[in-house]
Amino acid sequence: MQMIYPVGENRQFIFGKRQMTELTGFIRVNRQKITAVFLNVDILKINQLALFKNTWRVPVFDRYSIVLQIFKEHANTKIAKIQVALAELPYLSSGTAGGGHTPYKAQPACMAKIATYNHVQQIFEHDRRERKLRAALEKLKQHRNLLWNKRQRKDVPTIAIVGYTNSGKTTLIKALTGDERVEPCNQLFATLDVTVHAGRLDNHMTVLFIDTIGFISNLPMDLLSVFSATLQDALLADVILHVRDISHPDSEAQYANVMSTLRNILPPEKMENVVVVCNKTDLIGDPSNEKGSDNEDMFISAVTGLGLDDLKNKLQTSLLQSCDLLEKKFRVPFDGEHLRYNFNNPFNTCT
Ligand SMILES: Nc1nc2c(ncn2[C@@H]2O[C@H](COP(=O)(O)OP(=O)(O)OP(=O)(O)O)[C@@H](O)[C@H]2O)c(=O)[nH]1
Ligand SMILES: [Mg+2]
Repeated sequence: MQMIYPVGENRQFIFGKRQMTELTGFIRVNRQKITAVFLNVDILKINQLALFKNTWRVPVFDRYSIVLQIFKEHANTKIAKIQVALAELPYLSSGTAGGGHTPYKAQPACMAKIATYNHVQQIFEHDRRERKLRAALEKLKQHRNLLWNKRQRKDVPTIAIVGYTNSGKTTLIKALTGDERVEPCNQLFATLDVTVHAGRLDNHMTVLFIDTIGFISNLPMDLLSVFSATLQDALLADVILHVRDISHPDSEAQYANVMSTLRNILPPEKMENVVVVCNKTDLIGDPSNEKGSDNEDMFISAVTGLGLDDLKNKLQTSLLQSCDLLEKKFRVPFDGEHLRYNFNNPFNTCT
């Protein structure tokens, strides 16, 4: 796969004349091997896309359409599907969705009126669809809030696992909970929805781990709002565990990206509940040499289990703090009445 870095997204057709001729020649010569072209720009304008497709005769993708496609393939629940459909709307109404083929032709004057009429109709249809989708989304969110309130009344502490895509969030949840349904995957955006998994810490406290969609830098604005909306519920959690892939060459930049997105979504007081952990330590040498990590950082491997006990202790302490809970230890003699004390029903001691 060859990456094409356009010279300027705002130029009318991105490439200069000479560059365009060279590229077209290259694509024609390698027609057998080139099945699609990816241009590393946020979103192509309709006339740019039409020109490239008509000249190169292959599907052309921009960053928006690629990420949208990944989101589409992974969205499983109703909320995720609606959010993806909302993100797709501006793209559909510009007629450029999915790298599809929109012929670029100069219109005869007599067609202009029909085109304008069709365009107005498209806008109405677009608005109607958007209203419908937003109403459905609101309804589902209210339902989800109800579930949240129910959960909060039950006082089960929650930990949201966030981090850059592929950093090992899902693998860590599997290691901490032993939940067999969890399936980590070596691909970007393997998890595209919020899922909840029960686990137990060493002090026997039951906690809920919330798996979330991975962060990615340079996400186009429309997709960023879809992404933030997906995360917002999860970030109501008592503790937010930020999982870093310390073995990744861009680990530092990924860390900065996640932290700045969190600062945008979270109220400042919630940032105090963020715990950072460096994962995939098994893939590097001495972790303390890693750039961007400081002495406070915890180093773990979700695959080998290294450092997981320390992490559990840290989570325990953070949860007690953020939930305002107190941990008390009692010495209970084996042969006394106390052993029969029923904590669920303290007034009936003899069960
Ligand atoms: N060597 C090593 N590999 C790991 C570790 N943790 C996760 N992986 C691998 O990294 C890949 C991605 O893991 P996931 O748990 O799916 O990552 P994720 O952060 O949930 O990814 P998204 O859901 O796509 O955001 C998988 O192939 C895991 O096996 C680790 O500690 N060490
Ligand atoms: Mg995942």
